[in-house]
Amino acid sequence: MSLDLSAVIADITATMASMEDRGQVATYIPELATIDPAQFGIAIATADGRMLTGGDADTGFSIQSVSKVFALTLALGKVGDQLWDRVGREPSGNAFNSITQLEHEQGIPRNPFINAGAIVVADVNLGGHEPRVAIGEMLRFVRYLAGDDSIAINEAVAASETATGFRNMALANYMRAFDNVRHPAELVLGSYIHQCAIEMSCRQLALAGRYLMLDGRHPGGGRVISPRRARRINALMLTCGHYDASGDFAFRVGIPGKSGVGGGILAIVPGRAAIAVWSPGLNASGNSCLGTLALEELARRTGWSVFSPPEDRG
Ligand SMILES: NC(=O)CC[C@H](N)C(=O)O
Repeated sequence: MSLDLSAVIADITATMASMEDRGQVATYIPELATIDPAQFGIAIATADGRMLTGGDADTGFSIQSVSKVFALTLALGKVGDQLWDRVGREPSGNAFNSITQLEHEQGIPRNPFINAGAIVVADVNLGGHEPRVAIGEMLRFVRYLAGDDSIAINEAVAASETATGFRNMALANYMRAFDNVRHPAELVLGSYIHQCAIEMSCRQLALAGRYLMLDGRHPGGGRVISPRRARRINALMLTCGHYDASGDFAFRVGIPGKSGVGGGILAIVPGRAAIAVWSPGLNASGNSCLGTLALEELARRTGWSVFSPPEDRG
């Protein structure tokens, strides 16, 4: 029997609407604390070109750390595998904003998806330019990926994080002491914070993620990255995309995913689908509570998993 994806989405959206435990919205970025936790959205872009949505799929939210996937893609385009001299590829087992490992590991962050790693990636993407140049490049890149020029930065969120981002400033300065951040910390952070403050809806985020389900191809034609690079980014999303809960996410959901403290998650089923879910309430590890639950249910109902034989995937 063929999979009725619309019915699955409708069921999941209804289940999520009835959930009482929705987690806590992030408060350390004051602007994010104002978001209504009652919201939930889901969008699925399929490899055969369909788009299916449920709930608040067209409401914009702060993509936050989901932007680390796009930033990594850009940085690899600039410096290729040399990036791996400055950033590792191992799960950290620590919180997203942890500083502790840097002291013992010579200022080399464990992976590009924790804050320290993403700050090094932002340093690479800055490439001697003003932050506004790097920010403009990032914005153009996500607009091209999603095919949507209306995607923009939420300046209030950026200002809010700029005013309170002491920890990230500490991470940047600490890595500068190891010469693993090469530009002044304020410039790197200016770029990083604006990249995190990009606002997108689930629909836009799922569209932007299509290149990762298509082995690096842009659905509109041409190539964004090579198949090898797309597979590697997916591998990093699976192993490191949810901070110290990455193992739990892989266990429960079984597909690559990257979360952000805005409550969004981009998840990729290679060859099948790019999925975006959003619900602002977070669990203790800083990942969307309902977003994770919805993806777990979606994977169960569809058979989507990077570990299942292809013939068993709906
Ligand atoms: N986990 C996240 O989404 C963190 C991103 C946020 N901008 C920060 O640096 O704290």
